[in-house]
Amino acid sequence: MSDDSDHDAIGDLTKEGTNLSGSSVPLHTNVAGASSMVERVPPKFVPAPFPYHFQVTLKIDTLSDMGWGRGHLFTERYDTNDGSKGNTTTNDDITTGSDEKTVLDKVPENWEVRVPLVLPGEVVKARIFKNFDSHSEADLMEVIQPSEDRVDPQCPLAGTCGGCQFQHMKIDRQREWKTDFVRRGIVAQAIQGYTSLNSIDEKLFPTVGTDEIYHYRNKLTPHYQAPVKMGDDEYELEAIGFQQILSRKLVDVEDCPIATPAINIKFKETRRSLHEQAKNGLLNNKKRRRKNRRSRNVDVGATLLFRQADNDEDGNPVVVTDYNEYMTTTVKGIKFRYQAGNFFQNNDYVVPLMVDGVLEAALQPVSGSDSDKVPSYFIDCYCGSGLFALSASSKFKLCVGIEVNEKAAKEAGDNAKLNNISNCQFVAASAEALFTSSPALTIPGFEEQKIQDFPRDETVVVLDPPRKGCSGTFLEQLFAYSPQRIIYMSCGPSTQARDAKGIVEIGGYDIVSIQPYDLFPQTKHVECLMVFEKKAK
Ligand SMILES: C[S@@+](CC[C@H](N)C(=O)[O-])C[C@H]1O[C@@H](n2cnc3c(N)ncnc32)[C@H](O)[C@@H]1O
Repeated sequence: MSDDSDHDAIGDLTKEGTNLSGSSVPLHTNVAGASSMVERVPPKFVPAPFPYHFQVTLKIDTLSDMGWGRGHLFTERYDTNDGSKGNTTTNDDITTGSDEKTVLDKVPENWEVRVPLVLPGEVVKARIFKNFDSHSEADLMEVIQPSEDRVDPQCPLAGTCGGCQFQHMKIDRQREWKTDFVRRGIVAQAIQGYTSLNSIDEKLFPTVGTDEIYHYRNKLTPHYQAPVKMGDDEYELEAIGFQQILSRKLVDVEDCPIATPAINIKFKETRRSLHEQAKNGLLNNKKRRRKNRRSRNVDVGATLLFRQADNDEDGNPVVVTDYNEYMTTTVKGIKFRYQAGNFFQNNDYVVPLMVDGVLEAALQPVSGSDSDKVPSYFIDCYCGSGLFALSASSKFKLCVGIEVNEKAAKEAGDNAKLNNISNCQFVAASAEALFTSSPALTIPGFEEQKIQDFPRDETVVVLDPPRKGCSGTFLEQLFAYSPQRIIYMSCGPSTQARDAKGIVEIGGYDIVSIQPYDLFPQTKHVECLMVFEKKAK
């Protein structure tokens, strides 16, 4: 994400403008009437090629990895009139005193301007807020020629709230962008043998998702800042919500349409209660103070938790708000009990597809073997509360999971018992310890076996690391162990592509398939499953 430290305007997207198709897009409130205001130019603003808040008309070519439009100056009006370089937006109201044509004549040929909330093919009006060496960044002011792929966002805060980037885009286009994002990440790594688009495309499948493109998120973590003193003994909470796009300021969110209905009901109740408590001075908690830059003690806010669990016995939704409370989520008939503050996947609709993807890949016959020989050992690295290992248990002889969070590793072991699964063991340690110093197995019948001695050609290793990917030490160890198949699930396709380069070039694996999942519709986030098979000698 770009540095937003000197960008102070984006939070004020409260007015609605109307584009040519009649659909509305957000405008900054301070655009109208700007001529009468003296605008504060941020101290670090680089004044070339555009002055601060210079208005441009852009044609959007593509979307960047952040989901922002990459456009260039749209000069059609001038091209068709007098042939000179120009801009369809006037800058009479900017305070820099720059003459529009003088500015535009100095802009390098094909200069790129990046704008959020736009789509390829659109012509938009935008306002510059930052210049870099290679491009500028601008706020969207108006969509002049909308794309056919533009849709009305369900959330009135789309464009203000930093949570969603794509509510203005048809879901099919969102998924195409996600597939392409994965493709570009792999191509950028120039992985040996996979340098051409063709070689990637024959392995890469279109992003899959479900019809639940809103109201799917089973976890929400809104924030609030400490209440503001309004008078004697009078306090008020400002926003309860999420960070604004390009800013650390919070936007007040009353309802989040990507979260489940039950979470929104609970969220509204909690908001009411917090406002009431703040008014009565009950949120000014002296224990939760920290020093500010001037070394004064200041009150701090908090991050709330709303997590939807399985329904209760009467079929009523259950929403947990205490980080320490235990909750249960059932996936494909297996119950996972975990502390609400611990990791668990956030989309109940897509997770079964991900589990199916992992199991289908894991159970493919081993290449080069008799056609019916399938792996029988399953190692789940970064296993959390046991999602993949426990889901695979009925199909494998033995499953082992490793997880650095001790509580989560214990939950995984307890979940095996809860589901009467006896062939899974979970280790509380960093994945780096797996093949070098793993503890003895305690599963009856396997006490003599060591993880590092599992037969290589019968073993599948599943990786599901955090966004930063796997460490070099872990990968070295994995390559030395050399399992038949590696199945890599990731929420960070860029670090996954980096690790894939090592898996192919150093580990000696082929890429079998690449399957992105739309775990977070309306956002730029994508989950991706890559399958690797040891190259035949
Ligand atoms: C993306 S989550 C996946 C969890 C699980 N596979 C699931 O789908 O529920 C990543 C997990 O890796 C764990 N983790 C992070 N660093 C680790 C490490 N070095 N070794 C083992 N586990 C780690 C985190 O605690 C977290 O539970």
